[in-house]
Amino acid sequence: MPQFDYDLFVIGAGSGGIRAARVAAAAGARVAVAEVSRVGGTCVIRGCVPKKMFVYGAQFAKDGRYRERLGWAGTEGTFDWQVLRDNVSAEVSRLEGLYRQTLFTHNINLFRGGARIVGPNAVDVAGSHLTAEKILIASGAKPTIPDVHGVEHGITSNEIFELESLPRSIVIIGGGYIAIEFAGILNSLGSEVTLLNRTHTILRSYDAELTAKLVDIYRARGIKLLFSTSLVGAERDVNGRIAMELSNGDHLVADALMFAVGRSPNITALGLDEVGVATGPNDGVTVDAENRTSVASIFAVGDVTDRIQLTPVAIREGHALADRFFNNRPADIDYTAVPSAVFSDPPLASVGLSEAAAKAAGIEVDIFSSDFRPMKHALQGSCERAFYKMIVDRASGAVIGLHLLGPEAPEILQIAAVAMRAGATKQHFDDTMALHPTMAEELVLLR
Ligand SMILES: Cc1cc2nc3c(=O)[nH]c(=O)nc-3n(C[C@H](O)[C@H](O)[C@H](O)COP(=O)(O)OP(=O)(O)OC[C@H]3O[C@@H](n4cnc5c(N)ncnc54)[C@H](O)[C@@H]3O)c2cc1C
Ligand SMILES: NC(=O)c1ccc[n+]([C@@H]2O[C@H](COP(=O)([O-])OP(=O)(O)OC[C@H]3O[C@@H](n4cnc5c(N)ncnc54)[C@H](O)[C@@H]3O)[C@@H](O)[C@H]2O)c1
Repeated sequence: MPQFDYDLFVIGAGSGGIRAARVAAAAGARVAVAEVSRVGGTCVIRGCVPKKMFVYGAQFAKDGRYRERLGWAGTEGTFDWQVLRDNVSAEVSRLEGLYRQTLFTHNINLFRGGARIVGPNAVDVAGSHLTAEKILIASGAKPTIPDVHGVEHGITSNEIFELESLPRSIVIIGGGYIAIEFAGILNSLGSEVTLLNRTHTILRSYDAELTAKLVDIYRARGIKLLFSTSLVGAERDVNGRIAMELSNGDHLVADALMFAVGRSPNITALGLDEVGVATGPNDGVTVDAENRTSVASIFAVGDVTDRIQLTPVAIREGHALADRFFNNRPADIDYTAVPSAVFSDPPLASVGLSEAAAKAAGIEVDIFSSDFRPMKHALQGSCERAFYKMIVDRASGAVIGLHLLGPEAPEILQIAAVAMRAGATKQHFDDTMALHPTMAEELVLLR
């Protein structure tokens, strides 16, 4: 008789949890998963996937504004938010079904409900007491809500995909990924967008030259960006709109208010204190290189560890954990040069060091850049420009940073990141024949 009900009990059927469960089960482990909400987690249900689909909707709206340049006079059409919302929602449900199917075909038991850890090898969920040799916390993160009066009038990225109509006007609090992505989407779809950030810039971890250009593009498109300003409080006015007071004494009125000020780990109901699982700043579960917590039989992956909150990172961690313990295949995860992108309009994509980070690290660098108008924009009559920047280690010639702002930047960067990881030098880029006419060819033509 096995000592425990399961070899692995996973808390959270999101990106990291599902991957760990599937790989462990495929290796023959007896696996169970608890999920309090929908199977798929943040990325599939209320994050990357629906967001990217709204980006496609917004892109169509924006391109449509140039239709007369392409010979399509007199075919304006009107936008119906509910049609886009419902089509996105149907696609999300289809994907959720596929994830549920994956659990089923791998004989993974799914428990619906919030799990609580009640011992080093024991979990309570939906009235069941279950034991497992290993417990994996993959419970993700939730939107942080600032401590100001009237927060109940605001929404977060969790609710934006469910709105009944496109807000005519919206104030977005924050200057990170979510704020910038939704400012672009909602502006293209026709909302009047005001973005409020308490610092003097946006997207702190990205190269400042590119974020400054994105700010200029957003302003030229009519998005209002207010910096070094925060929200003091909000209330509903007699017309049902939201009246807001700002730290600089100004007042704003809008139809919607959205908070996008970061995400904090989902640990509230997990019982971590009782069982002795240590957490760090912002409630992130502390783990070692094997993703083991301070309790030897309990592990954590993904956003709940509050390190790099990206889906591919959560998936890689979940996969590595299952490989290590159930396939006897230990593999370390390299967290350097993780590619990332902001699906703003235009998108921003980056890998490696920014110019400021390279200089702060004392590396002598050569900087190459290209500021160009994409051919598509020239045809459309748009003056929006793209900007690519390469950071090169002067001593070795190695490319140590790539930063792209422009259409399709994330698609181009994913492949360029492979070259960078393989140790490509600037000379390798120079020696590669251009593929014309593309935007990506700018990367091999930087001089
Ligand atoms: C709007 C938005 C857009 C994003 N866009 C991108 C993007 O473009 N690219 C990218 O790489 N990343 C993006 N992210 C981040 C990405 O979604 C997360 O990094 C990723 O989902 C983390 O995976 P995870 O497995 O750690 O947690 P999650 O996917 O969040 O899964 C955690 C699961 O645990 C469940 N859970 C929590 N507590 C319990 C409990 N006690 N018992 C049972 N179940 C529980 C939750 O319901 C959830 O389903 C985005 C996030 C948001 C919010
Ligand atoms: N494209 C992507 O990969 C993508 C997209 C969305 C989200 N994500 C992930 O989700 C995480 C959360 O996204 P996010 O945009 O909420 O957070 P973020 O960490 O990207 O940005 C938070 C922003 O809120 C501001 N802020 C923090 N506290 C504030 C307060 N009290 N008042 C006003 N402003 C405040 C910060 O200055 C910062 O600009 C991201 O860090 C990212 O890892 C990734």
